[in-house]
Amino acid sequence: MTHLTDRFEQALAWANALHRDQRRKGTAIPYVAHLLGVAAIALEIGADEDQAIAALLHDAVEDQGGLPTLEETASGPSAVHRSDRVFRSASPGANESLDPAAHTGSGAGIALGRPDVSLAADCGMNLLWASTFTDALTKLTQAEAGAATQAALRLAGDPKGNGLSLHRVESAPGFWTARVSRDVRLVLHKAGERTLFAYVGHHDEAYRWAERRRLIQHERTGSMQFVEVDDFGGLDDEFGLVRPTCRGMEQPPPGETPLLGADLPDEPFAELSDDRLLDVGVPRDWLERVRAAASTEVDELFGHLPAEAAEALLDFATGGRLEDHVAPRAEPGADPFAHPDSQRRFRVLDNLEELRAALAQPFEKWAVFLHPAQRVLAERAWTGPARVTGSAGTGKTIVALHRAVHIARADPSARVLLTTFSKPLATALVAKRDVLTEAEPALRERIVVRPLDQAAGELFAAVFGQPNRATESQVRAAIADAREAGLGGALAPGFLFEEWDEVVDAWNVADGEAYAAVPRIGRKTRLGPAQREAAWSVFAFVRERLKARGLVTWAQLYARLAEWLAGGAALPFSHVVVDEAQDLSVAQVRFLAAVGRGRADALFLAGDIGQRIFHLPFSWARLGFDIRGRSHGLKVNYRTSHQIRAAADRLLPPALTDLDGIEEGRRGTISIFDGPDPRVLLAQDEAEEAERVAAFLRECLAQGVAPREIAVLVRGEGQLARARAAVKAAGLDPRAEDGVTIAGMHGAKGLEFRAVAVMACDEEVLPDPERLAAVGDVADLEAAYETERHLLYVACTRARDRLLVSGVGPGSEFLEDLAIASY
Ligand SMILES: Nc1ncnc2c1ncn2[C@@H]1O[C@H](COP(=O)(O)OP(=O)(O)OP(=O)(O)O)[C@@H](O)[C@H]1O
Repeated sequence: MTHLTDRFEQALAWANALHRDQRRKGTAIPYVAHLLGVAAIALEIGADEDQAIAALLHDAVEDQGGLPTLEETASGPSAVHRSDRVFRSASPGANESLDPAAHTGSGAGIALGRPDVSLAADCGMNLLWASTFTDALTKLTQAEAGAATQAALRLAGDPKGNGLSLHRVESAPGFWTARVSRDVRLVLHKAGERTLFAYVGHHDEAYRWAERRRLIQHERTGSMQFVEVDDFGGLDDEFGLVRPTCRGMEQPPPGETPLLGADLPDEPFAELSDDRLLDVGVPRDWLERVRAAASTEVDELFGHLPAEAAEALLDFATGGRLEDHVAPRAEPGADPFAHPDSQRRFRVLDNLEELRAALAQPFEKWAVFLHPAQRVLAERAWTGPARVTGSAGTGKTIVALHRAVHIARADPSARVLLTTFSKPLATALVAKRDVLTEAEPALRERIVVRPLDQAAGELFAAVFGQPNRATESQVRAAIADAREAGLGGALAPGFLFEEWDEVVDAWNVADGEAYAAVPRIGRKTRLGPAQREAAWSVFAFVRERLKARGLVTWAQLYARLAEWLAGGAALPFSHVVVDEAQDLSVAQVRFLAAVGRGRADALFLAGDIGQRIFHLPFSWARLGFDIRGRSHGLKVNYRTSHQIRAAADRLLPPALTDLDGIEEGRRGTISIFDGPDPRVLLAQDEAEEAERVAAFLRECLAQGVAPREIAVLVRGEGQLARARAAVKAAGLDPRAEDGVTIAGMHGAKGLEFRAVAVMACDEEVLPDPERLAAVGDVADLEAAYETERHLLYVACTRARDRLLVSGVGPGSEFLEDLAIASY
């Protein structure tokens, strides 16, 4: 509990009293409302006592020619305390204005922190907000954004906008402004009962934003669009509705790094007919401008078009087909805001807590505005296990999260396990789940996030008792002992361990007969009958040894759980959503297949086989896990700049096919923003590399990238010292808690940073010779080699804006595939 300053208490007491008085008289005083808003903001942002509160109140007080004395207030001072977001007054007389629970229509109509947000909805007011509104919020200062949020919430709770000085924008049909403070205005679009929060900004700029836009239903697709009416070329980023950019990242200077490079025809869209352009959502007013756009202008052009039109043209300009982007058409009479393309920029408010939650985190646009392809996958009623695929950064994790929430929302009895393979990734999922369920705490409780091994371990412990898990070294030791005892013939220990790990243990092979019959999936070397027999004698030894010591492997643990499920037992979860599914092991897939039996929509997976880095490929269908016909790809990359994505994509083939014959096409993926070209540098020695990577890091810092937004990634533990040396040389502390992330490539999976240096990509480091030497079966070499390539792809695609890939010359053979000239 924080006791607030006297000055603040005084202001609140005065405002409360005056407000009650005004309500009795049936009028409202803007200043009171404003002051309450300001006070609420001070609380909301956790303002640190005197200074911050005084600064926030200053503007309001000044407007009214000074603060009244305490004697002028009708009630005595109230002691206000803060307890997270719920505000209560210790003085009984002040309850009606400070306790949100007391706001039921009588007493004061404005609550601190949580205005009575049900009012507008109760009045039948139709409220929406636009992604341009949340974008604009992120450009304000914290105090301005707080005030704007409060004003938006108050307006949402009060259709008349009392105290907010609503003004019609004369030259922009439908647009209104509402006063937030002396200088900041909300921009609304009103039509009948419908109010749309469109934009927020400083006074002149807010008016200009509105004057340059029309809210129009697209004549062909039926979606709602903000269409710019100003002359093309005249706008800059200050005005909001421009190309989406990385959070807080400045755009590169115009012309420096063209999105599409210099190889476009002079007027790339000149030949496109009205019909073809309208089909992909280009507004009629922009048809001519699109056709007339020179190749040097397309970059800017995309910033002014609705996203669906920009994406279609971007794909077309880079060799894709416009026909693949024909927008869905609204049914006659359908709500135009329900159109899939409308939903990526406009959100209807069912529940005003939702608005509050979203406005509190305007950077997290993914929580509200999904791409239509993402929404469809998250919300479809699937008839069996389903999977979302797509290259790195296309929003698969976001779909997995929305899927989990969709299930929990649609079925109040559902309990969802949202899972992935590692603890750090699960921790990141928890944070995102919490953002998404901010307004629905009860729903949050029904979405449990755990790394899959932990979830399985807990389940096993609950059903069978605490497992005593066998470690890899115990298994290797057992193999060594078996060979010492004369078993295994000429078979190498490395081969035997991999055979155990990938075949015998993974597929739960119980005896020699079963081993003779098992299709050695993923393992291509043929074993003759005598070799099989020799191998099995070792595996039988290992199995006996583990059993005698009461040890179970992960695979055995999952196998037992799968049997338990097959016997009719029920999980504590009705649905399982898996992120990073490309790295599931055989045993995990078998277990999940058992989970999926009996409930069509029980399983939903997100993954990219181009990022498989832990396991060799195997057939899921053979394990009873069939997703054929229910695997769908995403194509819009939200994370990585066009330049970085294009380079990273060259590491992988244009399509990858898994062992069940399901093809994941990677062509046609587009990024929604551009940035500097990635760089490859080959140094003479490690010292020079460290120095030049340090120069890159310093450059990033000078560009405003914070240390915690930077990662230096290396292949493995052996190269971590090189990463630390570079960070140190840049004048940063490699051990700082909130500093640069230094990690192996495996550990970077699923993460993202504004700038990434992928270091130590030497010839002798990547592919890792030790990893390849450890492959017991020569026939698996190619698959192992590919996982090394995937690792570099994963590392490079962690970067949003800036990427440097470095090594000591001649460098890893994979660097050539990036096709970036070294410097
Ligand atoms: N609809 C959206 N609107 C805004 N941002 C989005 C949207 N979808 C995804 N993003 C952002 O794009 C980035 C990548 O998303 P996400 O991590 O889900 O991709 P992914 O396909 O799972 O990537 P990876 O394969 O590398 O794990 C994240 O910063 C996410 O917030």
